[in-house]
Amino acid sequence: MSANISQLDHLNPEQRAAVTAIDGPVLVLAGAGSGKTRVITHKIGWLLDECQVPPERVAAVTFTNKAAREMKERVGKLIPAERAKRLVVCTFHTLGLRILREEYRALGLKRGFSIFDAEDSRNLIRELLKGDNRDAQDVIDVVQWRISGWKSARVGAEAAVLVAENNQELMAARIYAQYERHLLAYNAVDFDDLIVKPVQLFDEDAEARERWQNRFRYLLVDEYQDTNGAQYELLRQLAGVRAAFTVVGDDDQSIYAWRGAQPENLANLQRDYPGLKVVKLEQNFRSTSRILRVANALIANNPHLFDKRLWSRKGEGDSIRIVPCKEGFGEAEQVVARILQHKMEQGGSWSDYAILYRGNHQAKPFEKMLRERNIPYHISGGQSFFDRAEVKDVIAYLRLLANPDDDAAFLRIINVPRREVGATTLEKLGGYARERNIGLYSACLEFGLHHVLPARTATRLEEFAVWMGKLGEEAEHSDEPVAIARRLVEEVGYMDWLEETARDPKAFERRRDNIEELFSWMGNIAKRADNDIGLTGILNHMSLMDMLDRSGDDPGDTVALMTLHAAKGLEFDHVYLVGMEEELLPHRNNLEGEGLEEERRLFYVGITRAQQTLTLTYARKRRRYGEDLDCTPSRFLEELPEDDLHWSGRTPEDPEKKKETGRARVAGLRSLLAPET
Ligand SMILES: Nc1ncnc2c1ncn2[C@@H]1O[C@H](COP(=O)(O)OP(=O)(O)OP(=O)(O)O)[C@@H](O)[C@H]1O
Ligand SMILES: [Mg+2]
Repeated sequence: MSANISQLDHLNPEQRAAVTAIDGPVLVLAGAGSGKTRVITHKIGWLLDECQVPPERVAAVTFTNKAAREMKERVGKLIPAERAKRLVVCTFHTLGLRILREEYRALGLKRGFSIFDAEDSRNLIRELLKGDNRDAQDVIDVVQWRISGWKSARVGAEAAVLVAENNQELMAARIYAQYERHLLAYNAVDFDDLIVKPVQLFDEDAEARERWQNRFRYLLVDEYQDTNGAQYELLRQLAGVRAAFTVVGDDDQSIYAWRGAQPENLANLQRDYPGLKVVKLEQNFRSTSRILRVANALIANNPHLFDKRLWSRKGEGDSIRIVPCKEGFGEAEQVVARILQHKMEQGGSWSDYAILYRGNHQAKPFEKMLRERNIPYHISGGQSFFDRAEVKDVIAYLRLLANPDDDAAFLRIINVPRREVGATTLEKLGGYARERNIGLYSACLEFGLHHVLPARTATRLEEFAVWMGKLGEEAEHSDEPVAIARRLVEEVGYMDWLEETARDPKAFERRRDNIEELFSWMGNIAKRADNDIGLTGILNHMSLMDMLDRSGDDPGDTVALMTLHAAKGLEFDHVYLVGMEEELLPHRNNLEGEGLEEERRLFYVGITRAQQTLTLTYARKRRRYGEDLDCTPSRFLEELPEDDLHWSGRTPEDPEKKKETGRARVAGLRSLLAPET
């Protein structure tokens, strides 16, 4: 079969071994750019073509929805698109949601359950903490992080009380228990639940577990190093005794410890699956030798679970450029000027260039400069479209339509547009609902409310709820969710309200356009879905478009701006890694121990995105908190082999030249890691 032969033709022998091993568990453990993701796409092709596995029986888990889309496209080139469409290629969260959609009843959920995003969870935690008079931002942050950490480690609310190590954790554990009760009452789940609930179900219900084990004959996981405890458990449960799976990962690229990712899961695999076949890939197909040498030298400063050494046949390549800049805007100016010049000299496309940074707040000056020079660009992540107030309002209305128990949605929209429902009314309504153990929306429909609220207010709430109820019923039976959404916005007078409250006509127009865009998003999602997914399906889909890939579809020929986290798995000809300063990279919260190691891995991820050239920039001064603060170049720069670097504007006797000791150490390492080309 020529198709198969050509599939294997574009793989090296190690990749081929990983692709054709289908009888037992396989771990591909390899450095950046060594073709791990390619192993997954080609293996899918192999399973479908050579092994005759029906596409819907193959599940491939990727890290972002964007990666999932790309993978489907790539597989579509290897097998007929019609078959590729039936594959299950998605993130862990979407896979969890798929399971929940069929099994929600067993978990105490009702139809149309809502998915709380991070902000919804935060608001709920804030409310719960108010009772304790402890609703300061940082307390909320800690509690949210703690709860999420417990969930990903599969520690329930009751167990959390037992494992809590100090008063603060004990408080968080108490809030955790209330938080869970509230979610259940709202008929809602949070992001962590999308994984934890299926795991809980499979733990308790062997029949359900077997059903899902039979559903998927083969599982593949990309970026495996970033799975957390609960995700690993889900994989184990789904794989069952057949253990037909392939996971690929790189411990040096583990960058989500703060979200509960456990690179130990790599080692755990070996423990849990003694028959595990481990494949190592050492040839890098992405970058020049210099880029790899620099990456290898950097990461050698971290302790390693497994040793890897990357080499490439892409030639030496240019030196790594280091560009010191006077201050932040100067940095942006330099980077944009260099991109412009480089593109003029070399031709090529805007999409060959990427500007990467540690945090979203760093994007501003680059955006400004790119706009000034008329260079097309797009930003992944950051303040996303779906986080805009007007978009959130309309989505909250739709959520309430689909799930009348969603109190968070109710609270968001009850006064938008103004319905003169004040804090006192809401408190009384809340008290009434709590006593009867019903949601706020349902409480509005109860006659008893007339005894606790002034007649006018009670009637207004009742009318609102009756209207929502009718529309909700229509929505349930409608196959045109977008039309329902349009009607809702119209009948509620939302646009008029926007116009009244907007700062100026321009602001109003922008918001109106955003709502139009939301409608077209909804239309696209419905169109792209395999079957009629209805309003609930669309809402679910939207809530899973996470921070990393909410920017939407194909950005076209544009310069990419994104965080190092969002850049994982991607590649660009020319990478500009900016803000190489202490407190930015490494981040000021991560200057020691394991935190510092994670920052180093993040830098490693950044370096290894580059195919041909890599430019590192830093500013000597930066404006922060309204003041010009002095900055120190990142300590990581000292860990790079001096001979592979080219410092812009540096003369030999430059006082900034790095200390001899640091260089000697790095030179020693370099000779150890010399590429085998
Ligand atoms: N055998 C091969 N021959 C030629 N090119 C290859 C081969 N394998 C992979 N590539 C190419 O090398 C680049 C890196 O591959 P891929 O993205 O699969 O690496 P990866 O290991 O997943 O990287 P990362 O760790 O960054 O996710 C891609 O452009 C890919 O198409
Ligand atoms: Mg990859």
